[in-house]
Amino acid sequence: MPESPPEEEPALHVEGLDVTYGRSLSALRSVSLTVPHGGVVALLGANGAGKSTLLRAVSGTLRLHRGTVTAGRIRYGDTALDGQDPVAAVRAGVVQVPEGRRVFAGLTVDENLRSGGLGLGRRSPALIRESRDRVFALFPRLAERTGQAAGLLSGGEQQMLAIGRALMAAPRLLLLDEPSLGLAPLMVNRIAEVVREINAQGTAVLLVEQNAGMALALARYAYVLEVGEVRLSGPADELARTDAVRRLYLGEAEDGRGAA
Ligand SMILES: Nc1ncnc2c1ncn2[C@@H]1O[C@H](COP(=O)(O)OP(=O)(O)OP(=O)(O)O)[C@@H](O)[C@H]1O
Repeated sequence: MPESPPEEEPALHVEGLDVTYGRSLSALRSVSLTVPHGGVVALLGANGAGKSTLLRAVSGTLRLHRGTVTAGRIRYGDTALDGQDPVAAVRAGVVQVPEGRRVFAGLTVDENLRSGGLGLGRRSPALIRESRDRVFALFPRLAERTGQAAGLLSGGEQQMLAIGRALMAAPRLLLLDEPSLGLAPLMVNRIAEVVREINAQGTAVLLVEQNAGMALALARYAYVLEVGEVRLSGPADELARTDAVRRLYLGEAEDGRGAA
């Protein structure tokens, strides 16, 4: 199976990445991954496989979790993101939506959205308005609730707000960590539509999901992490047909039937 998507000029290049937490917990070993310009790439794996760790390394937030890149390189276009600086990543166009819909519960929807553009330094009010209009077009429910405290929104609305806040920084690559986690099926479908729309507007997406069916339907290319290493990679439709992925991640029995 090829190591990287055989597509356009790659935008994100992770090569031979090793990450440890604290003094010795090895979370990633020799991980290489590519996300092409404007592509959607899925990253699958069980709990603890290292998916969030990879996103944190790319977005420069690893240090906040006491993690360290001990080997390897991360490049986004011509920018090296090895320095683990979240502001540098945002300036380069790479923004992460962390797992768990971390919105500022005491701030309003509008204040949460405004906080999303802060890493970009002084932006013109017109640019902020433009970004906000784009977020409201994507999430009309947020437009109806601009003055409401984020903590009072439903889980799905909070996830929309977390994604909307990231979009305020006008990312070229969005790192999405388990956006469907804990949401009702209707809302999961809405999140899938939103990922499609964001991508159609030209933003590449690296999508971490436990919902492998959703992720493989959205992505053109996918990687499977197992205990800190890339175990499988390939075009999403091909991976979805492999026995291991069907059994372990799509909940199908050995004979191809869906799990009870
Ligand atoms: N802040 C941390 N300090 C120490 N160890 C950590 C920390 N964060 C993650 N780990 C460990 O690193 C490994 C990879 O965790 P990570 O959260 O990246 O996995 P994951 O695939 O995202 O899983 P999940 O779906 O449960 O979030 C696990 O062994 C985890 O216990």
